[in-house]
Amino acid sequence: MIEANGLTKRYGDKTVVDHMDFTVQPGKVTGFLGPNGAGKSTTMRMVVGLDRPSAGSVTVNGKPYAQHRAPLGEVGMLLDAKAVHGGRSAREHLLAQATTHGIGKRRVEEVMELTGLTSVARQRAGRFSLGMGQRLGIAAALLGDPQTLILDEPVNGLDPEGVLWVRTLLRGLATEGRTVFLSSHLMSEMALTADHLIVIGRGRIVADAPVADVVALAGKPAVRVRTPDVRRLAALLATQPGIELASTGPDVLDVTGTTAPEVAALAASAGIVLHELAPVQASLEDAYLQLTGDSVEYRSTAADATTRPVAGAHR
Ligand SMILES: Nc1ncnc2c1ncn2[C@@H]1O[C@H](COP(=O)(O)OP(=O)(O)OP(=O)(O)O)[C@@H](O)[C@H]1O
Repeated sequence: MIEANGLTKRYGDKTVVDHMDFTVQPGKVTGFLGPNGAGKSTTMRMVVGLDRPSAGSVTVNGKPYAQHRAPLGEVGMLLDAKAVHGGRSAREHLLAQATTHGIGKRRVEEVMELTGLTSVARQRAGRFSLGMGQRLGIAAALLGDPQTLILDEPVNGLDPEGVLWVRTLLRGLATEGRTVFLSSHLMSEMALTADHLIVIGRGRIVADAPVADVVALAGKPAVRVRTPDVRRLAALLATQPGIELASTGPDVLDVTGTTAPEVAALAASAGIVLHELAPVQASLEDAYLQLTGDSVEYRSTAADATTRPVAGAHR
């Protein structure tokens, strides 16, 4: 279990982690989501004692990380997959870490088997692809058979097969009762991997809830309407209280604050032909953008271009 209380990190006058309180529970995969620069890596580094909090505290399995006698047996971490000695083979890299921490050679072979590295055990780690490097980092994190795993962007650079492998591995580890805490900016991946989400923006928690609740929290149900008479329908809907409209295509409207039967009835009353009328489930992506909308440090405008408000409609 990981427990943070008032966890804060400042660099100069910039507060990058701002009084965070959270608990990462065992037996679950907890996703740590946030836009670039939100403070995910800084938080994870404080959990494992690589950065010192400016205020507040964080414990892993009941103690600050530094107070654990055999930290590798408590916490496995992957914070920077590139942090390997490039001249060493995969096996040498793992053996060096194992020896330092009193872990036997057999465990090195086990984790290489588990992470699919046995066939490349003699290859120099410096020549590994990003994906192989991630596997090696995960192998190192598993060396001490830890109760808690902390992984910063573990699927970064993996091909689809690798992503599936990580997902299955992490779910299996959580099912064994371990605490699995992973950061990612890949919403779709988190939807499939995590049970629980902690979403942050600008160093603050904006959501801490099961995945389904995060989606429900941010995403209002919407109705998608396709009609050749889009302007007239938009004008008609705009007269209704509580309805919001967005144009997502030349003949498509996304309508929130109403139901499909109500839209159908309104359209029928005005003789407007509909080609499509369907409820739209908010995705985790939508929920995330809505939750972190105000807290993105660097945003491209591409996301805004796909959903334009309709002129004259209520916003
Ligand atoms: N050593 C440092 N000195 C000064 N500022 C730092 C330092 N480390 C991180 N920061 C700043 O802290 C903020 C949070 O960075 P952090 O790497 O924790 O975010 P992140 O959520 O992991 O982002 P990303 O997804 O881009 O990795 C950023 O604005 C970053 O520039």
